[in-house]
Amino acid sequence: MDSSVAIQPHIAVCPSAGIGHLTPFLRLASMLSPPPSTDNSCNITLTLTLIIIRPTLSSAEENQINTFLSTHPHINSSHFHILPVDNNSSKKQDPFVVHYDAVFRSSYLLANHLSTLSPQPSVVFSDLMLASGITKPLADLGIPNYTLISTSASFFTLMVTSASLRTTSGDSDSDSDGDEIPGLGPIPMDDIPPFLMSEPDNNMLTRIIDTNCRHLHETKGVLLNSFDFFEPESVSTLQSGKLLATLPPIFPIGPFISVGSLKGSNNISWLDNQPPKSVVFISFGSRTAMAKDQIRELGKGIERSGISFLWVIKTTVVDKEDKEELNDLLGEAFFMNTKERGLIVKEWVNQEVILAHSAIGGFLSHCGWNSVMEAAQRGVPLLAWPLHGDQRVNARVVEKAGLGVWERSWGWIGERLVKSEEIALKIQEMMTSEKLKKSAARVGEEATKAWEIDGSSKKMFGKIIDNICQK
Ligand SMILES: O=c1ccn([C@@H]2O[C@H](COP(=O)(O)OP(=O)(O)O[C@H]3O[C@H](CO)[C@@H](O)[C@H](O)[C@H]3O)[C@@H](O)[C@H]2O)c(=O)[nH]1
Repeated sequence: MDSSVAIQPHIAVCPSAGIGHLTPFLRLASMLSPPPSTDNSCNITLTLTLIIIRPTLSSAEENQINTFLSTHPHINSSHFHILPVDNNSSKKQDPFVVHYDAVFRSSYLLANHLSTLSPQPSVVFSDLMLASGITKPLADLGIPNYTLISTSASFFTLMVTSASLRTTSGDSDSDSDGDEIPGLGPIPMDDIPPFLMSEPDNNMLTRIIDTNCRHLHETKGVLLNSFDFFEPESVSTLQSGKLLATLPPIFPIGPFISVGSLKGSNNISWLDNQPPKSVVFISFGSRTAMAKDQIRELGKGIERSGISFLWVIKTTVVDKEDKEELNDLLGEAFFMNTKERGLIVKEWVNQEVILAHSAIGGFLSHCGWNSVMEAAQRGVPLLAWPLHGDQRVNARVVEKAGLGVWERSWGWIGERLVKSEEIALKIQEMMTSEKLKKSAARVGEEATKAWEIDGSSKKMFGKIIDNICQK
């Protein structure tokens, strides 16, 4: 056989549940197998199959998958049906966590599903939630598997060290201001989501994270949606092996490149008529629900700030349940007083397109990691108001990198009612601080550089492509 004839790699990309985990996988799929008209860094034809987890939980996921497949007709799809959710826990728990649990429990079936694809995949990129079920069976089949982490390098650091952290936090010499964690520095206990300090037997999410992290040494590498400039200490500590000698190679390849044409109302025509950098964009991700009294207080805060705004309101955790009328929620006076300078939407918007618009001058965000990376990519200053999970750790990253400001005294969303006066002041600070504008713009420039020739993420991505093409 002519050894110069390259075999055609078949890549399988396996997300887990929820938009926060689906989004980076759609981007990765598009980066690995761009539409035929664009540059393919592999220089050989790749086949790519997107594994679609069925059922999806939110309409947003369904819509994003359908739009993605229709705009990437060269990408195949294969449906993987997960085991039923645990009805005993579904009443007490966050519906997304219950869904993650079903994905996690089904993961041992996925390796078999992948092996029946024709041709059999030559490489797999999968979510952390699937690691325990697929890494070993795939290794036995000789199929390399890369694990994609959808959160920050910093929160990933915390996830892989949380087991030892739980042990030391009970020690008498443990520091109440926070234990020193390699790559993170001293981290106050308040910034660590409580579930991570719970025993795995008592907490579904901790159990899922713990079990999967224990299988990471079986993967070929860990992909991070981050870049060297943004999280220098966490990235270099993870790569050095000093944190955990058993970790596989770490590939920071962020910010992930946009897939372009995803679904969403853009409200661009309204933005087009606003002066440059005059509008604050307010959105708390795909699943966040703020209590109604806090939504009203936020409304008053925006009104008081005098700043123009584009605000995406979600009143329920899962979008299918969102039936709230905005007039009932905010009152007619709010709409009367702000109609010249604000727009509120309830439907899904194309956030990336909005963040890229010249009228946007700041972003009030819960610090979901995709949102943070999208703001970093475009150098948009951010005001952090974390809700749960990784978001306080992400807010620390945002603050440290100079992308944004974070008012710690606000706590987690819902911890206390943050008053309109406080909100107005902080929005004004974000929108007017020249220092912040400069440092956020620098982050944007560095994000661009990371993907230029010889940029840190471009080089790392090149290594992955080389590995795929050599396989
Ligand atoms: O109307 C909307 C709402 C959201 N988005 C997009 O949806 C994604 C939302 O992701 P993210 O910002 O990460 O927020 P969550 O949906 O809350 O993400 C979950 O998953 C993330 C990745 O693991 C975690 O960092 C978060 O804490 C967790 O809540 C982003 O790409 C947004 O651009 C839109 O395009 N339009």
